[in-house]
Amino acid sequence: MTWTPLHAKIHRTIHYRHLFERDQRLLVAVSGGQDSLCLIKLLLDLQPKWGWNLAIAHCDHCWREDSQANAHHVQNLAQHWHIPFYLETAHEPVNSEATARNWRYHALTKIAQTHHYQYIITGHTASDRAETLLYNLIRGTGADGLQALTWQRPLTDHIILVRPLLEITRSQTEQFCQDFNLPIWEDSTNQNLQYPRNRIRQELIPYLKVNFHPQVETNLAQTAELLQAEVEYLEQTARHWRLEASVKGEKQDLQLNRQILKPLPLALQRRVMRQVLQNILPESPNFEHIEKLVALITAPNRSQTDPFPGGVTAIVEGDWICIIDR
Ligand SMILES: Nc1ncnc2c1ncn2[C@@H]1O[C@H](COP(=O)(O)OP(=O)(O)OP(=O)(O)O)[C@@H](O)[C@H]1O
Repeated sequence: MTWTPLHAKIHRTIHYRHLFERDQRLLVAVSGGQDSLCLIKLLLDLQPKWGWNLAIAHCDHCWREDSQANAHHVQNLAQHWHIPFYLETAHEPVNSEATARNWRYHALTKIAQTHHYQYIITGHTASDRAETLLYNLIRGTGADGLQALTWQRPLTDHIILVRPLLEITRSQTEQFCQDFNLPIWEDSTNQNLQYPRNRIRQELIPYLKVNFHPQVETNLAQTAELLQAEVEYLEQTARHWRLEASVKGEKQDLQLNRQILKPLPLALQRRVMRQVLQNILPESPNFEHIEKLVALITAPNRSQTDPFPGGVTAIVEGDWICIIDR
């Protein structure tokens, strides 16, 4: 086996970031594109050192005419490498990017649960990270959206999504596939400029590279990396203060102590309130929901919010904000 600088880099990344340990069962999500082919090849080559048990999962969204042929292509590769192959096929064609993604994570989780894999590994790269950062920036977001793809993300209590290629760019995965003669399956929908993601990839990033900075992808991915550590720190600190400030009132309603929350910086007040709402509301809280609750920290006694989704309301009673979940 040829040991390239990319092999060394991934080996180090997995080791120093504790992405997964030795002898684990790893389910690798392979679309057949250059990134996931590069990923599976690297993991196969590192397998003897780490003693992993590798398998390939593929999801057939049934949204392209060639999707079945794509699935066969990936299945043949798994056979060639003598590793298990698991396929999930959508019952109805999945026709938008967001639905495809949701269905895919659901399908991958199902495979992992059925076959006892704790880790699902995807081939997201630094280029994906840069594109996600730009995409979220354009739509408006805080540091959480700009951290754009984390190294690890829990999908259930027992299953973790891991993305080991976040420091490798798409041109590196392409070169790697060429060097090792890996048969890439070209996804025709990647060329479709109707999707904003594809326009960022095909038009915006090349423009920024030529006119602003040739390493723009790496630079943006580094920004995401810095923000990820900061978000993690802020979330932990907010969790600490949320627990400090909370007590369960009568009827199990939640009460928050305003004296504890008042001295905190606004960034933490917002995060505390977001965590509170995340635990209570049936949907993700938006900016406006969070601001309404933050305002109660300094509002006069008996101030009250309009109902949040699901009929939840909050009212000030002296030192306390009482969250009433009807
Ligand atoms: N059809 C598929 N079957 C299995 N895995 C897939 C499939 N499509 C994508 N993946 C996995 O997801 C990774 C990212 O793919 P891609 O960038 O096309 O998806 P995305 O929709 O941008 O994903 P995300 O929303 O998670 O960023 C791939 O490297 C691969 O590991």
